[in-house]
Amino acid sequence: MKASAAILESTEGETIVNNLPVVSKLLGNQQVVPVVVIEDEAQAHGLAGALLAGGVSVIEITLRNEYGIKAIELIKQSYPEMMVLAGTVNSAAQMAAVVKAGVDGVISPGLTRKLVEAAQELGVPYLPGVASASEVLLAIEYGLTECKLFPATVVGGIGALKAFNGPFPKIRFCPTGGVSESNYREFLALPNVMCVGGSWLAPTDLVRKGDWAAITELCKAVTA
Ligand SMILES: O=C(O)C(=O)C[C@H](O)[C@H](O)COP(=O)(O)O
Repeated sequence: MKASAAILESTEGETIVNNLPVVSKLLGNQQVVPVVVIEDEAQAHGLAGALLAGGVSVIEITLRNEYGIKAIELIKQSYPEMMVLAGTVNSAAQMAAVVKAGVDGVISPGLTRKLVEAAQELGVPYLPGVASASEVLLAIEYGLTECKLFPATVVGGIGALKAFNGPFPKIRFCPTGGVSESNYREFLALPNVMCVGGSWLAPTDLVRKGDWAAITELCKAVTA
């Protein structure tokens, strides 16, 4: 944990230390994070297998449905090579639950004081969503160096990220929301983008149909 501590200097010259391991360290060289909704055990196994077969070993399992936490537990236990992130974590209680389920890192669509403080208390790598300069400043006040930009294409996309790089050169982003097969390379080419997230690698219709071969092909297109 110590090695990955992020140290930032605020505008007053005070040093802020955040001892949380950063999410980018968990990703290794994975730059595309599939955002998924899993509804049952069969989908959990099928999807994990399909992603791994396509060279993708990270997954953001959203808590958009009841099964989310069970899916996290199951994939953590059955696929140790998979880096499992919890998404749509919207409360401190949900954060505690996903940590108990064994998750490697936590992502939320927005940033609140309660959420950052919960992550710091639990010692879990945390990627909060931001959509404005004020929210980036709040992240900096907590010593964070990495944020999700959400909903990325709605809040300015490439232009917003270029603009943020002026005042916030030490902050790295994971744009998510509107990122797709057709634009993800443009996002990844920006110096302050560490990874992108999106649902296009595992669309709900393919997951429901159990078309694992099609999902593997979508993954291969980004890992090739
Ligand atoms: O559920 C969450 O916690 C979210 O933050 C939302 C997702 O990250 C985006 O909805 C993915 O966006 P698309 O790739 O455009 O489908």
